[in-house]
Amino acid sequence: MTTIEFPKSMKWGAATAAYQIEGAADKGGRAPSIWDTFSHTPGNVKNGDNGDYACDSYHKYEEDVQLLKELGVDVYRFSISWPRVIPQGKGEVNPEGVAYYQRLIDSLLENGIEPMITLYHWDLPQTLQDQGGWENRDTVEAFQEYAKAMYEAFGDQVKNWITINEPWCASFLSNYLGVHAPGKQDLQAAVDVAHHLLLAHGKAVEAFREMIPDGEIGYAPNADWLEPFSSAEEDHEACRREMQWKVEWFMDPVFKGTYPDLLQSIFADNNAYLKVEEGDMETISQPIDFMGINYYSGSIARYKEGSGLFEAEPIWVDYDKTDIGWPVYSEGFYKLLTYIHQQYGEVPIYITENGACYNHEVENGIVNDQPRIDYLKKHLTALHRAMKSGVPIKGYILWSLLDNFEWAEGYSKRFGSVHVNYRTFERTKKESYYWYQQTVHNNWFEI
Ligand SMILES: N=NNCCOCCOc1ccc(-c2cn(C[C@@H]3NC[C@@H](O)[C@H]3O)nn2)cc1
Repeated sequence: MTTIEFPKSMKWGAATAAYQIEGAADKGGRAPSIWDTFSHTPGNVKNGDNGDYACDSYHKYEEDVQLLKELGVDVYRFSISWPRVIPQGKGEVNPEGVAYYQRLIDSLLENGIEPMITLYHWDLPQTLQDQGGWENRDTVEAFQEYAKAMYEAFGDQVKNWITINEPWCASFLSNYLGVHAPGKQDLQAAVDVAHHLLLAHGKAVEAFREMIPDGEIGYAPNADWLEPFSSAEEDHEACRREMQWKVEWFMDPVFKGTYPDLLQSIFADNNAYLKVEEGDMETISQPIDFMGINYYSGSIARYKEGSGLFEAEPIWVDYDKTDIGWPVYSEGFYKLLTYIHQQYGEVPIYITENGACYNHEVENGIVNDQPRIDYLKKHLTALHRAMKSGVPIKGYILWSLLDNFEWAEGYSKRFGSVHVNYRTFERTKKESYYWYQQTVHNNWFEI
């Protein structure tokens, strides 16, 4: 057998997000988010699912912490529900909301687990959406005030923070493709939202430096990998355009202080224009302590006229797909990480999300999700290759601890290492939970 062994410094974790697991949507003073509105609008989410109850982690968080403790992870990445702690989006802080996260943080620390907080994981307070949401530049200031309130509440106990999760999803998937909340299909709106999310990231970092000087902060952009179908220039160009959209558009501003030129001209050709004000790029590009990378899949793609804004058509024949239809492409993970290292230098990287959708159910008390174990072996091997190639990886955080509300797919898609019965909220550790537990404990695994 071949062993893949990680350095002793490697941090292992698991991740979730508020709207996907908490439930208690109208409890404890929480007000609606854009995802409450979007999921309660017929046709937006598969099977009409919503986050009203989810995994009921609002009430069952102690059980979840025990699952994390038994898993043996160093870090638990979770998000704070902005409308739970500041129901109107700005102004009054809801003490019941803060108290819930205080109980969770205390329980994590008592069990020797480091909290890693994501400030924005897509659940914008609906009241702010009613005032224009992220299209409205005023929301940037509201976000900074929210961040400051959370730093004030938890900064003495929590030293690892993430500002924005997957800004590509929160801007283009949500305001151009219309697949996620608020479900708009307006390229200019998406370009505005993307810029304001990056600005909000910068403002949160500025406040962090003042309020938690001994902490570390980063953000967690999406990261796909697109491999040209052939050596034909048109295939390379099509992949370049889509990679700029999904990767560089959110990394160049933070690490280079500029937006990619090619994409700016494509947007302009489609009547969508960047509105950058004096000082914005300096705010966005101030130094951060780590870059989060969320990688699930990638594809080989070729040029095909008319296939979307970037004319890159995914062609997938060689590899398996997961139960959400995404190719299992661990080579893409290695290529992406070495590409990012080559583009952005020695920025420390946490893999803040990696995992797979497989919808195995409980049979005689067991969930045999061997395909998820195979996926993890392939991707952790790819991660090891990248580390051996000099990519500065700080840690790996599995998506996800629990099966949960997978956005527009609702509860039909399971990403958890723990199965959740959405009627009884019973948790059942899957075979992948035990495999990951062993890998975390040993810091190595065999392939
Ligand atoms: N590219 N063009 N697409 C054209 C049409 O797309 C249709 C759908 O697209 C997408 C693209 C990306 C995603 C996605 C989901 N996750 C998983 C979550 N990450 C954060 C955490 O909350 C996890 O649940 N990450 N990314 C979903 C849908």
